[in-house]
Amino acid sequence: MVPEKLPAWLRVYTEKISSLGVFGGNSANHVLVNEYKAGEGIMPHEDGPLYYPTVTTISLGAHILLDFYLPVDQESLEEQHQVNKTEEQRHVFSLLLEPRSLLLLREDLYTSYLHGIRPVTCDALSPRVANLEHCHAHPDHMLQRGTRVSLTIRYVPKVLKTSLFLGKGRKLREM
Ligand SMILES: O=C(O)CCC(=O)C(=O)O
Ligand SMILES: [Fe+2]
Repeated sequence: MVPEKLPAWLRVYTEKISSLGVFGGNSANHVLVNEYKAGEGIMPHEDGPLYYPTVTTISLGAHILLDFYLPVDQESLEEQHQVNKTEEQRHVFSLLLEPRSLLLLREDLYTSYLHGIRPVTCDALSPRVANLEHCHAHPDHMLQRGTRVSLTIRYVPKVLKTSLFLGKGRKLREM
């Protein structure tokens, strides 16, 4: 990763989150801005070793359900007779990410589960939403999705010491 100064408006948030000590005393140096329109999602995945052990996400605009899944290989080790489970069968629980909320993804959530967002326009809440008691939504609610912007804020320990320029006037950019 090539380091570049974060814009001032983002530094407000990266510094605030870093001051909580969630990056082990380091300051966040990587921000991914994603926009999801209603009906858009992201496939179940793990964030991998680059950002280990902590990923933080600010949700803005609209809510979303972040779904957690058992990875296929772990499941097949535990239950060798059921190697062909569907994604739905591997779904373990979800978290309701409300607008203006901060998610800290670490420990088991980082290492033992995949996370993803279903590409739907409406979320039915259920007891599988593990943080409902801390949210404003009622368990029986159907929540219509709107446009959500997420700021995924992380600390990447390994960055290049110098900036890299690609051709005339074109700079490889990481926020
Ligand atoms: O937008 C989100 O809340 C999740 C994004 C995500 O999982 C990722 O970029 O790795
Ligand atoms: Fe992710």
